Amino acid sequence: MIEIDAISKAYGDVTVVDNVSMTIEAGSITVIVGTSGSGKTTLLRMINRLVEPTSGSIRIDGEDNGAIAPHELRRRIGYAIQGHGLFPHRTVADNIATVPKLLGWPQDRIDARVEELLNLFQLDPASFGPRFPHELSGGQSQRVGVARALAAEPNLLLMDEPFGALDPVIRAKAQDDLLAIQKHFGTTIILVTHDMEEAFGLADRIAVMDGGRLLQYATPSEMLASPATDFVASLIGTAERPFRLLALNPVERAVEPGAAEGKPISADASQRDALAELLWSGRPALPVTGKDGAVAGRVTVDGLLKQARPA
Ligand SMILES: Nc1ncnc2c1ncn2[C@@H]1O[C@H](COP(=O)(O)OP(=O)(O)OP(=O)(O)O)[C@@H](O)[C@H]1O
Repeated sequence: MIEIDAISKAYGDVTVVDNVSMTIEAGSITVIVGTSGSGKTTLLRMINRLVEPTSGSIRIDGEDNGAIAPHELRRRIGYAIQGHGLFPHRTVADNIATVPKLLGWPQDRIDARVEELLNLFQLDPASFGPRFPHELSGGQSQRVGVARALAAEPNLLLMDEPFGALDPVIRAKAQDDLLAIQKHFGTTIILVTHDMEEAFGLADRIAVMDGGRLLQYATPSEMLASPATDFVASLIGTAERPFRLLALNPVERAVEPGAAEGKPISADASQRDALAELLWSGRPALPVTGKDGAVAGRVTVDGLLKQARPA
């Protein structure tokens, strides 16, 4: 658990993070959004002490981070940034091995970990391990950057616009990878982004910053139902609200009894995908299949319209 308590940062007379308090549950994904210059990166960097706060404190699993040496914190906490920051003269394998080596892991454990991560990110270890960063595509470098941040099995991963430079297809894939990894390792992730779609797609809780202040810290559905200020509402995008709500919930929650014609949709799919399919195919209802593949009922346009409103 990360407890941020009344943290502030000032440069001269300018306060860029202003009295922010928030508690981040272990094993959750928190996404920080806000306008440019609102203090998101500064807040993130105070957690691993790349920036020292002017006042306030941060506790990581009960331990004040001010009492932990910065180099020690950076070994414990994964950090992935836009542009990935790979060491150009080290191979992919050596880049990923950076922190485990600093921690003095035995070589066979390091090799096994590098191979595990490359496989996890769908980069063939034999082909990619020996390459240098300039021999990778942008998307591959990005994945290596995240793999490196995860190498020493950190409980906490800080990510600053990690997918900012990726094209939409690779970005969606990278987001899926991240969710899979988070599930696999139970990592606590704090991620900064400008992309609200990404925020709603990944977050257990979203933190909205403006002018150094934390305007709202809530689950995506709470934020959609009751944005704290007009600024939060405009950031979410008024016209996007029903679609974001549908995207948050699985078809499973909108299943009705009865039959329907044509290709079924999985109960795990999002309600937004179901609505898109209904609109696109001009059908009034889709059959829904459960985990066992058997038809569990149907989902209808009318049923989904009811779901696209706050409870
Ligand atoms: N070392 C520094 N000295 C002076 N001002 C700084 C310093 N670092 C950041 N700032 C200022 O602090 C404010 C917040 O910066 P920060 O990088 O945290 O914002 P951000 O929300 O991450 O912005 P962006 O979305 O553009 O990346 C900005 O106005 C920035 O100019």
